[in-house]
Amino acid sequence: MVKIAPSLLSCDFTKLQEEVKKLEASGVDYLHYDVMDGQFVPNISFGLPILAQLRQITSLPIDSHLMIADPEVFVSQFADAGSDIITVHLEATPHIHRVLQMIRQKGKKAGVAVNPGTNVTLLEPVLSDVDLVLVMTVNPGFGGQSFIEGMVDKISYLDDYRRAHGLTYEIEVDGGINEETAALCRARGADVFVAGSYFFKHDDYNVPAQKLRGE
Ligand SMILES: O=C(CO)[C@H](O)[C@H](O)COP(=O)(O)O
Ligand SMILES: [Fe+2]
Repeated sequence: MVKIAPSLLSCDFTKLQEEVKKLEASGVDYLHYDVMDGQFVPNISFGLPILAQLRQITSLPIDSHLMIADPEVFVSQFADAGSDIITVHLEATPHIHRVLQMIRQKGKKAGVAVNPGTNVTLLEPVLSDVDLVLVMTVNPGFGGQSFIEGMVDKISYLDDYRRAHGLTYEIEVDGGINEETAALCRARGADVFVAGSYFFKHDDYNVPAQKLRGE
């Protein structure tokens, strides 16, 4: 059974509580929370104070995607503010192993993300230390971009690797996910589907949730 993680970047923030209640009712699995710092990516989104308020209004797992430089400086605060999963970019730090350890020491699930231009085999030294691998299927920084199809080979590599090594990390895809691109990723072994613009263009959130699951 695959998991659905709507990206709050595309929700209506003037009605955040209403949006969260609708998402809960649609049976989604995670709330994907995109943090952008204007340095690692050329955009700024939201950070710790809004995360702490979101934590107060939902018990759904919060999947924080940190698109920030030097995440080691902030992971502890993102854990304390209420994240359940914290994903950091391989490209954002020279200390990826240390950052992943810090996340687990805080009792949170540790995720590692790779940009489209990064070779997925570079993750190999940390694959036994993560709970989730995030394959970016667009260049990070903005919602509403087009899926980069060649990224699906990374999913196959990660699926083969975990089977060969008895690992259980989840494979998450993020960027340009809709019912067609989700089907391509499902066929390669992806487990968690982040969707922003596609998901929130629907009035009834049951519809994208079911379509992304392939139902
Ligand atoms: O990490 C992200 C952007 O960097 C977002 O999660 C992603 O872009 C979701 O938006 P969409 O589904 O519209 O592509
Ligand atoms: Fe994201």
